[in-house]
Amino acid sequence: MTRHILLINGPNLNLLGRREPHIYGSTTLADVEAQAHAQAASLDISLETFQSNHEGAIVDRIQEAAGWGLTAKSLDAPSSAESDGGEQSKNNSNRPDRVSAIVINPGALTHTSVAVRDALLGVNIPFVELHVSNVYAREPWRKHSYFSDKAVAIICGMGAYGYTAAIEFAARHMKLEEVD
Ligand SMILES: O=C1C[C@@](O)(C(=O)O)C[C@@H](O)[C@@H]1O
Repeated sequence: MTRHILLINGPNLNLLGRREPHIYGSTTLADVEAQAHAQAASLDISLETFQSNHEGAIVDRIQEAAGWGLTAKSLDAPSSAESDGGEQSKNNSNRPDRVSAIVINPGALTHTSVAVRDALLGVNIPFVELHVSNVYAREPWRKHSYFSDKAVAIICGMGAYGYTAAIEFAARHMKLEEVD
């Protein structure tokens, strides 16, 4: 039995390390994800990472994390195995049916996205909200989050170390469903 954690990064976090380094530091997303995979292995959990600049893609990925996510379109279309020679199903073959916890840095969607909030609530998977910067020490509108009142924990202002702290917390302190 394994516990599965999904790490999601929202818009512009693909630019970590290059983007406003005085705010977000010099660690790249590739560094963050490599470190997260090494950490997960040492904690004996499985970890998947996902980054998108698109709100709808993040909603889709959260639905998939619950083993759902069939859209009206995909119900009509031939199965991915038929339509893409099995490529999609091959890529997904190591995916658990259900993720036990989500660590999410929603980026700017923190302050705008009812859709991502609703997706997280809809799948009922516990999540940790994470921000690299201290959003409370920045523009006043960054203080409002569509996620904080539903998050199990919130981490902000720890820089890239926040990802390590969030995964550690999720793995050791959240009661994670074991799935296989
Ligand atoms: O894109 C981001 C990154 C951020 O989530 C952070 O990690 O500090 C903070 C958000 O306000 C901002 O829009």
